[in-house]
Amino acid sequence: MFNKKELSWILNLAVPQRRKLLFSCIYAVMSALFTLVPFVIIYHLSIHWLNGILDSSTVWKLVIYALIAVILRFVFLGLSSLLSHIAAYNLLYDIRTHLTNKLGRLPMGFFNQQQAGKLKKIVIDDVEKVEQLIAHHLPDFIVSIITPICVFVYLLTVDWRMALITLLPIPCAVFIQVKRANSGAGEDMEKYHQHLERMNGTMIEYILTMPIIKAFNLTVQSFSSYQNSVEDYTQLWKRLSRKKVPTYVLYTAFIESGLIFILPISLLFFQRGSLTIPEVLLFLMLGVGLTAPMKQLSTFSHTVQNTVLGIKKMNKILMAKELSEARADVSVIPQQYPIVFDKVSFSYGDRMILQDVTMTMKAGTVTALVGPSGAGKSTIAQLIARFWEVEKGGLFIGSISIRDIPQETLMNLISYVFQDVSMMNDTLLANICMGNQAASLEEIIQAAKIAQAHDFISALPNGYDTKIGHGGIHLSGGERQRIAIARAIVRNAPVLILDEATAYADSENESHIQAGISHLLQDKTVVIIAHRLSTITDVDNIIVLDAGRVVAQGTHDVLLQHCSLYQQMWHAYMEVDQWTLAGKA
Ligand SMILES: Nc1ncnc2c1ncn2[C@@H]1O[C@H](COP(=O)(O)OP(=O)(O)OP(=O)(O)O)[C@@H](O)[C@H]1O
Repeated sequence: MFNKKELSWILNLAVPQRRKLLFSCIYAVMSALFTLVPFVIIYHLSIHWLNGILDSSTVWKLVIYALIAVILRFVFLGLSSLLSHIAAYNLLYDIRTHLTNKLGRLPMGFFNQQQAGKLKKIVIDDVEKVEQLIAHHLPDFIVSIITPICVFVYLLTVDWRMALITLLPIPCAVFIQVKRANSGAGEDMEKYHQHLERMNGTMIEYILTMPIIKAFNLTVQSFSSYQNSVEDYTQLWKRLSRKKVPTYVLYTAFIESGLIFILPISLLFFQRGSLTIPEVLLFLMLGVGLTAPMKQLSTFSHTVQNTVLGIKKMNKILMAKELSEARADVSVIPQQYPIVFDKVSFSYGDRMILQDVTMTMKAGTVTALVGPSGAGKSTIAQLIARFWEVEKGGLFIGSISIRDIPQETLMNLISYVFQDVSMMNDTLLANICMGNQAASLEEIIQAAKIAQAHDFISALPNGYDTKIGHGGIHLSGGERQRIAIARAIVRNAPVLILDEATAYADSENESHIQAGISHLLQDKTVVIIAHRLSTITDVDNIIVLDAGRVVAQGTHDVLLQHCSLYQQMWHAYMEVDQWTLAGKA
């Protein structure tokens, strides 16, 4: 189960915490030993009493010792817990930083293959388990080993025969524990994780599709994958409970069976005169509880198994293939920005999407990508931003392969406006200047005016300082898009990709936005994806795609004459447009 290579990264991260963890364990042991002191004091009190030499000063002295021991027990417990928690949270911070940095370097393809729920479970829940292990179970584990050893050694000095008898429950308990471990505990744990991940994933999907469920009045039952995953998870737990509870009860019974051996045998020794009453008392107090910490060992082994499975999953994220970094010796920054696709092929998994796509989007011009739904337009736009790695062929910006452009430089070259815009939970101002922190307020307002966002922002009580997202206002789809366009204008990158960027805008707003941004487009390489063909009739070049292939390119007029697919699309669009206008009228 423990693969040192797989776990080496987390062991390395734990190294800076080792002093804190060491002292946490030492303090935990001290605390446990001070717990025993009152029992030893009772033992000595009873010896004094039996021997008739118990005076009040001795009683007071021993009571004060017991009190000090109790106080010290809690002081050391507190120190141990404080250090283990600091160490655990430092480690958690490092793990999360590692994981989030890594996630940021992974291609979109990685997220495509993972369910959101699965990733959430790893990054939130599995990481949290490390805290449980380090902050709670590790000190408890050390205590549950060291304390019984110390008690046993002490009991040996009192009566070695009885000390050995206190150990009698151990072989039985170990036997049961080994049987439990050999009955597929590892596989059970793995199944438990798989079911939990599936349930998390379907639950998130269920929540995300809630608007559709409500709109179509679908009931919970209709969301069968969620329901099935909950059902499977429940069934698994029922099965595991039936399998595990009996052996767990047996194991606990054996561990706590010390009294069954100690009581009769100590009384027998007492009858024979080889054990005194204080000694009988001592063995009943300390001997009976000697094996109880073994219960902690069982919990610890379960927690370790559980945590290691989580760490292995984190390891998979850390080992996932990143976008290759530009080689230092060839990494270059383009000076001009034409975009060239040279026989590019690309697939999502085994589904081929683009085949031998060759085209040029000239610098300082606007290129529109059109084609039926699913033709691969957005995929092309995303390949330019290197959200995915091109599999075959070459993709160049300014004659430089995008693989040779450092990732950060590439991102600085491109402004991307998506159809569905993500917003940070921050002010509108922060959201607009996200890609260019150095922008002045005037520039931001100017960009918002061009994007037709200034009016609705100014109408808000807090204007540009209005918070959006959790605890802030909610923006409509169109408003979000206008913020995203303002963001792209402020960023002022040489390559601008507009993927259905005005899809939510009404025609009036759309023409204002287009007019506004058109004068900003000079000297930029602009790629537009738009379903409303009327918005792209004036662009320099229109590339028509069908089923992942380029079928034609040219201006609107040329394509209307020579490209049958474009003609069909244009007529279909005009029909719908006329129909809409007629409907409106
Ligand atoms: N992340 C993804 N994972 C798997 N398949 C995808 C992914 N994104 C898109 N596809 C598939 O790839 C094909 C091309 O999608 P793409 O979004 O590029 O087409 P499009 O021409 O932009 O379509 P639309 O006009 O409907 O937006 C579609 O069949 C789509 O289902």
